[in-house]
Amino acid sequence: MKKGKLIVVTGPSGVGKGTLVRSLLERHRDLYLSVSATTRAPRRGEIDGKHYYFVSRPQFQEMIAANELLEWAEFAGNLYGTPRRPVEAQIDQGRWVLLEIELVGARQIRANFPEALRLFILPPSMSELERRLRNRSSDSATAIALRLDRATEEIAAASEFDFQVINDDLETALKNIEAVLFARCP
Ligand SMILES: Nc1nc2c(ncn2[C@@H]2O[C@H](COP(=O)(O)OP(=O)(O)O)[C@@H](O)[C@H]2O)c(=O)[nH]1
Ligand SMILES: Nc1ncnc2c1ncn2[C@@H]1O[C@H](COP(=O)(O)OP(=O)(O)O)[C@@H](O)[C@H]1O
Repeated sequence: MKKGKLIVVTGPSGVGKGTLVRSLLERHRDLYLSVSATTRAPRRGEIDGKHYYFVSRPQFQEMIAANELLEWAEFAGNLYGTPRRPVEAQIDQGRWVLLEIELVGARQIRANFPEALRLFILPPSMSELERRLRNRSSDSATAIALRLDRATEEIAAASEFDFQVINDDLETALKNIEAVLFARCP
Protein backbone atom coordinates (compact mmCIF):
# COMPACT_ATOMS: atom_id res chain seq x y z
CA MET A 1 0.00 0.00 0.00
CA LYS A 2 1.15 3.54 -0.74
CA LYS A 3 2.46 5.20 2.42
CA GLY A 4 0.71 8.24 3.86
CA LYS A 5 2.20 11.66 4.43
CA LEU A 6 3.43 13.48 7.50
CA ILE A 7 2.27 17.10 7.64
CA VAL A 8 3.73 19.40 10.29
CA VAL A 9 1.88 22.55 11.37
CA THR A 10 3.93 24.97 13.46
CA GLY A 11 3.48 28.59 14.50
CA PRO A 12 3.45 30.73 17.63
CA SER A 13 1.01 29.97 20.40
CA GLY A 14 -2.28 31.78 19.79
CA VAL A 15 -1.80 32.15 16.03
CA GLY A 16 -4.75 29.82 15.39
CA LYS A 17 -3.11 26.44 14.68
CA GLY A 18 -5.69 24.52 16.69
CA THR A 19 -8.57 26.38 15.03
CA LEU A 20 -7.15 25.78 11.54
CA VAL A 21 -6.41 22.12 12.19
CA ARG A 22 -9.92 21.51 13.60
CA SER A 23 -11.46 23.06 10.47
CA LEU A 24 -9.21 20.99 8.22
CA LEU A 25 -10.26 17.80 10.00
CA GLU A 26 -13.93 18.70 9.59
CA ARG A 27 -13.48 19.37 5.90
CA HIS A 28 -11.23 16.39 5.14
CA ARG A 29 -12.38 13.40 7.14
CA ASP A 30 -9.52 11.26 5.88
CA LEU A 31 -6.89 13.37 7.69
CA TYR A 32 -5.65 12.05 11.03
CA LEU A 33 -4.52 14.33 13.86
CA SER A 34 -1.82 12.98 16.14
CA VAL A 35 -2.69 13.33 19.85
CA SER A 36 0.37 14.48 21.80
CA ALA A 37 1.48 13.66 25.31
CA THR A 38 2.08 16.60 27.63
CA THR A 39 2.94 17.38 31.23
CA ARG A 40 0.83 20.58 31.02
CA ALA A 41 -2.28 20.64 33.20
CA PRO A 42 -5.55 20.25 31.27
CA ARG A 43 -7.38 23.48 30.42
CA ARG A 44 -11.10 23.75 31.05
CA GLY A 45 -12.88 21.45 28.60
CA GLU A 46 -9.78 19.51 27.53
CA ILE A 47 -10.26 15.75 27.54
CA ASP A 48 -7.51 13.21 28.25
CA GLY A 49 -6.86 11.12 25.14
CA LYS A 50 -8.66 13.58 22.86
CA HIS A 51 -6.86 16.91 23.15
CA TYR A 52 -3.72 15.49 24.77
CA TYR A 53 -2.57 12.54 26.83
CA PHE A 54 -1.99 14.31 30.13
CA VAL A 55 0.93 12.62 31.89
CA SER A 56 3.28 13.29 34.79
CA ARG A 57 6.92 14.27 34.24
CA PRO A 58 8.17 10.81 35.33
CA GLN A 59 5.72 9.17 32.89
CA PHE A 60 6.93 11.47 30.11
CA GLN A 61 10.57 10.66 30.94
CA GLU A 62 9.71 6.96 30.69
CA MET A 63 8.22 7.50 27.25
CA ILE A 64 11.45 9.21 26.15
CA ALA A 65 13.59 6.41 27.62
CA ALA A 66 11.48 3.74 25.87
CA ASN A 67 11.84 5.59 22.53
CA GLU A 68 8.07 5.93 22.35
CA LEU A 69 8.17 9.52 21.09
CA LEU A 70 8.75 10.54 17.49
CA GLU A 71 9.88 13.96 18.73
CA TRP A 72 9.54 15.96 21.92
CA ALA A 73 10.36 19.39 23.34
CA GLU A 74 9.96 21.62 26.35
CA PHE A 75 7.69 24.61 25.80
CA ALA A 76 6.80 27.31 28.35
CA GLY A 77 7.79 25.04 31.24
CA ASN A 78 6.07 21.85 30.08
CA LEU A 79 7.05 18.81 28.02
CA TYR A 80 5.21 17.91 24.81
CA GLY A 81 5.78 14.93 22.53
CA THR A 82 4.32 12.89 19.67
CA PRO A 83 3.59 9.22 20.44
CA ARG A 84 5.37 7.27 17.72
CA ARG A 85 3.21 4.18 17.25
CA PRO A 86 -0.15 5.68 16.19
CA VAL A 87 1.58 7.98 13.68
CA GLU A 88 3.56 5.17 12.10
CA ALA A 89 0.48 2.93 11.98
CA GLN A 90 -1.61 5.58 10.20
CA ILE A 91 1.18 6.36 7.71
CA ASP A 92 1.60 2.65 6.99
CA GLN A 93 -2.13 2.54 6.22
CA GLY A 94 -1.69 5.30 3.67
CA ARG A 95 -3.27 8.09 5.73
CA TRP A 96 -2.08 11.69 6.01
CA VAL A 97 -1.12 12.57 9.54
CA LEU A 98 -1.10 16.10 10.95
CA LEU A 99 1.31 17.05 13.73
CA GLU A 100 0.54 20.36 15.45
CA ILE A 101 3.86 20.98 17.19
CA GLU A 102 6.29 23.73 18.16
CA LEU A 103 9.59 24.67 16.51
CA VAL A 104 12.08 22.38 18.29
CA GLY A 105 9.95 19.32 17.55
CA ALA A 106 9.42 20.43 13.94
CA ARG A 107 13.20 20.59 13.53
CA GLN A 108 13.51 17.02 14.85
CA ILE A 109 10.92 15.90 12.32
CA ARG A 110 12.84 17.60 9.53
CA ALA A 111 16.01 15.75 10.58
CA ASN A 112 14.31 12.34 10.88
CA PHE A 113 11.56 12.59 8.23
CA PRO A 114 12.88 14.88 5.50
CA GLU A 115 9.92 13.93 3.30
CA ALA A 116 7.44 15.55 5.74
CA LEU A 117 5.62 18.65 4.49
CA ARG A 118 6.15 21.50 6.94
CA LEU A 119 3.90 24.54 7.25
CA PHE A 120 4.43 27.61 9.39
CA ILE A 121 1.43 29.72 10.40
CA LEU A 122 2.12 33.44 10.85
CA PRO A 123 -0.03 36.03 12.66
CA PRO A 124 -0.98 39.22 10.78
CA SER A 125 0.93 41.18 13.50
CA MET A 126 2.37 40.73 16.99
CA SER A 127 -0.38 42.89 18.47
CA GLU A 128 -3.05 40.65 16.92
CA LEU A 129 -1.23 37.56 18.25
CA GLU A 130 -1.25 39.05 21.74
CA ARG A 131 -4.93 39.96 21.38
CA ARG A 132 -5.80 36.38 20.39
CA LEU A 133 -3.83 34.91 23.29
CA ARG A 134 -5.54 37.22 25.79
CA ASN A 135 -9.03 36.79 24.31
CA ARG A 136 -8.73 33.00 24.40
CA SER A 137 -8.68 33.33 28.21
CA SER A 138 -7.14 29.88 28.61
CA ASP A 139 -3.80 30.81 30.14
CA SER A 140 -2.49 32.75 33.11
CA ALA A 141 -0.70 36.08 32.56
CA THR A 142 2.61 34.26 33.17
CA ALA A 143 1.80 31.57 30.61
CA ILE A 144 0.82 34.25 28.07
CA ALA A 145 4.09 36.14 28.68
CA LEU A 146 6.12 32.93 28.17
CA ARG A 147 4.21 32.21 24.94
CA LEU A 148 4.78 35.75 23.59
CA ASP A 149 8.52 35.57 24.42
CA ARG A 150 8.77 32.33 22.52
CA ALA A 151 6.66 33.65 19.61
CA THR A 152 9.35 36.08 18.46
CA GLU A 153 11.92 33.26 18.34
CA GLU A 154 9.56 30.94 16.46
CA ILE A 155 8.52 33.57 13.90
CA ALA A 156 12.21 34.25 13.16
CA ALA A 157 12.48 30.59 12.02
CA ALA A 158 9.46 30.69 9.69
CA SER A 159 11.64 30.62 6.57
CA GLU A 160 12.99 27.15 7.55
CA PHE A 161 9.57 25.75 6.63
CA ASP A 162 8.35 24.65 3.20
CA PHE A 163 5.38 27.05 3.27
CA GLN A 164 4.31 30.08 5.29
CA VAL A 165 0.62 30.90 5.65
CA ILE A 166 -0.67 34.09 7.32
CA ASN A 167 -3.73 33.46 9.47
CA ASP A 168 -5.48 36.81 9.09
CA ASP A 169 -8.87 35.91 7.64
CA LEU A 170 -9.51 32.30 8.74
CA GLU A 171 -11.23 31.15 5.55
CA THR A 172 -8.44 32.56 3.36
CA ALA A 173 -5.80 30.85 5.51
CA LEU A 174 -7.67 27.55 5.24
CA LYS A 175 -7.89 27.83 1.47
CA ASN A 176 -4.15 28.58 1.28
CA ILE A 177 -3.33 25.54 3.43
CA GLU A 178 -5.59 23.34 1.31
CA ALA A 179 -3.89 24.60 -1.83
CA VAL A 180 -0.50 23.60 -0.39
CA LEU A 181 -1.65 20.20 0.85
CA PHE A 182 -3.61 19.10 -2.16
CA ALA A 183 -1.24 20.50 -4.75
CA ARG A 184 1.72 18.74 -3.16
CA CYS A 185 0.01 15.49 -2.17
CA PRO A 186 -2.08 14.33 -5.11
N1 LIG B 1 7.24 19.46 19.94
C1 LIG B 1 5.96 19.32 20.24
N2 LIG B 1 5.18 20.40 20.43
C2 LIG B 1 3.87 20.21 20.71
C3 LIG B 1 3.29 18.93 20.79
N3 LIG B 1 1.98 19.08 21.09
C4 LIG B 1 1.74 20.39 21.16
N4 LIG B 1 2.88 21.09 20.94
C5 LIG B 1 3.07 22.55 20.90
O1 LIG B 1 3.27 23.04 22.20
C6 LIG B 1 2.88 24.41 22.23
C7 LIG B 1 1.99 24.67 23.44
O2 LIG B 1 0.79 23.96 23.30
P1 LIG B 1 -0.44 24.29 24.27
O3 LIG B 1 0.02 24.30 25.69
O4 LIG B 1 -1.55 23.37 23.92
O5 LIG B 1 -0.73 25.80 23.95
P2 LIG B 1 -1.38 26.58 22.72
O6 LIG B 1 -0.66 26.22 21.47
O7 LIG B 1 -1.17 27.97 23.13
O8 LIG B 1 -2.82 26.20 22.64
C8 LIG B 1 2.18 24.68 20.90
O9 LIG B 1 3.11 25.34 20.05
C9 LIG B 1 1.87 23.30 20.38
O10 LIG B 1 1.85 23.26 18.95
C10 LIG B 1 4.15 17.81 20.56
O11 LIG B 1 3.74 16.65 20.59
N5 LIG B 1 5.46 18.06 20.29
N1 LIG C 1 -8.18 33.98 11.66
C1 LIG C 1 -8.50 34.30 12.93
N2 LIG C 1 -9.00 35.52 13.20
C2 LIG C 1 -9.33 35.85 14.47
N3 LIG C 1 -9.21 35.04 15.55
C3 LIG C 1 -8.70 33.82 15.33
C4 LIG C 1 -8.34 33.39 14.02
N4 LIG C 1 -7.87 32.11 14.11
C5 LIG C 1 -7.95 31.76 15.43
N5 LIG C 1 -8.46 32.79 16.17
C6 LIG C 1 -8.68 32.82 17.63
O1 LIG C 1 -7.40 32.98 18.23
C7 LIG C 1 -7.32 32.27 19.47
C8 LIG C 1 -6.11 31.32 19.42
O2 LIG C 1 -6.40 30.28 18.48
P1 LIG C 1 -5.89 28.79 18.72
O3 LIG C 1 -6.43 27.97 17.61
O4 LIG C 1 -6.18 28.36 20.12
O5 LIG C 1 -4.30 29.01 18.54
P2 LIG C 1 -3.05 28.04 18.74
O6 LIG C 1 -3.57 26.63 18.63
O7 LIG C 1 -2.12 28.40 17.63
O8 LIG C 1 -2.47 28.35 20.08
C9 LIG C 1 -8.64 31.54 19.64
O9 LIG C 1 -9.47 32.28 20.52
C10 LIG C 1 -9.22 31.51 18.22
O10 LIG C 1 -10.63 31.49 18.22
